[in-house]
Amino acid sequence: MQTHHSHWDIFCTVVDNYGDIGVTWRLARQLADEYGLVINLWVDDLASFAHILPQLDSRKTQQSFYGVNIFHWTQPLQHPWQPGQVVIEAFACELPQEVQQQLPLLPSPPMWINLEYLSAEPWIDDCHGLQSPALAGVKKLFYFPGFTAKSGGLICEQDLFEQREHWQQNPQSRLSLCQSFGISDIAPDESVISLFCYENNALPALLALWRDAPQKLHLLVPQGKGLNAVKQWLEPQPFDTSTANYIIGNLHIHELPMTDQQGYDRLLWSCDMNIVRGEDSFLRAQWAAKPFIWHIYPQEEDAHLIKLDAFMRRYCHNLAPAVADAWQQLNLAFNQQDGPAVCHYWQKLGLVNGALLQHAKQWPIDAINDADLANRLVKMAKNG
Ligand SMILES: Cc1cn([C@H]2C[C@H](O)[C@@H](COP(=O)(O)OP(=O)(O)O[C@H]3O[C@@H](C)[C@H](O)[C@@H](O)[C@H]3O)O2)c(=O)[nH]c1=O
Repeated sequence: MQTHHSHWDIFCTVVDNYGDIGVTWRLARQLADEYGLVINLWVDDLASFAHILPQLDSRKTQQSFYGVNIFHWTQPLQHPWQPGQVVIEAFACELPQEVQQQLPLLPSPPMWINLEYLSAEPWIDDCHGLQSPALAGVKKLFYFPGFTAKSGGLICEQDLFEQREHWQQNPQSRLSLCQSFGISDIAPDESVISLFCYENNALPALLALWRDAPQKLHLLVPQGKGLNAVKQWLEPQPFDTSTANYIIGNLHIHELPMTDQQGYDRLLWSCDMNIVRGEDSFLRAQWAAKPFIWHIYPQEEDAHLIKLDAFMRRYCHNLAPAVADAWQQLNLAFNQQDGPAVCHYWQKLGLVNGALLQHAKQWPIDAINDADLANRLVKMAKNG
């Protein structure tokens, strides 16, 4: 006899970087925390996962954090899969053989959902929620996160904006965060930028602009691709190494370890501007209510530029045209890795742009629409 469980399974393969696991981990945590759901998160690469969840032991095949059961997804599975209420395959990863074999045999199979990547492109509204027979008649539903009421919405914890407000209103927050990284030379009135991007040929020109700028600027760079690129630029130049940071001209570069996602959120909340990438840090930069540059994950034949354009149009539709134009050109130039153009639009926009900052504050309230992604997803699962 087949017993029916009410848990949800989320399957995630780590393609590269941290975005796939970053998105699924946030969703899993929120579903467990806010909806009391039993969530089993199956991940094929625990070593990558451990970068954003340092407590994780990558040798264990099963462990629990924040109410989420984390399983190492091996082939074959080391823990038998039990059918629950919902199965989510993240970003079209292929479900394990054991699951694929069982699904068609179940009298009432779990709701099978493919969670797609986030996009601001208008066509996703018409595709969100569509179902198609995938395995011997078992239907798969396509879930498209997005910025409209008709889409699948955006991942955002219910108390996130309140937490952020609280953090940003306290002048001690940035100071204590910096101190936790061993940084003590950032004055309250000095500008701070975080940099979490891929290798980018426009970086040297931008770094040189900041180096030669009349005002001091602090660049906080978590370890990884962005930091490697910064160090490559730094290497041949005479820079001051008398502190743990790298000082060159007016540019103070601070190397940071990767932290958990809450720590990264706090970093974004604390900066005047954030350079982010991929999918999850891109969304978190929006929730930080600060201006940002988005280094989108590059795709073949420049397909990512269409996605970038769709987002920028949406983001800028009620922003003053001159500011909107400079911000869009800056983002485009950064993604086209055009150093001189990046510098041109950076200067045109200015690091402290009142209109852009005001817009960044209002945007999260408007973008969330009536409900966040987890809320919409749970409703969809309830309605069958
Ligand atoms: C810097 C930092 C990041 N993070 C988290 C935030 C995010 O959840 C995650 C980074 O993910 P992203 O911003 O999406 O960027 P990414 O480049 O790591 O991931 C990308 O992976 C590709 C395979 C996908 O196709 C892309 O769409 C994208 O998701 O790392 C921390 O938790 N701590 C840190 O210190």
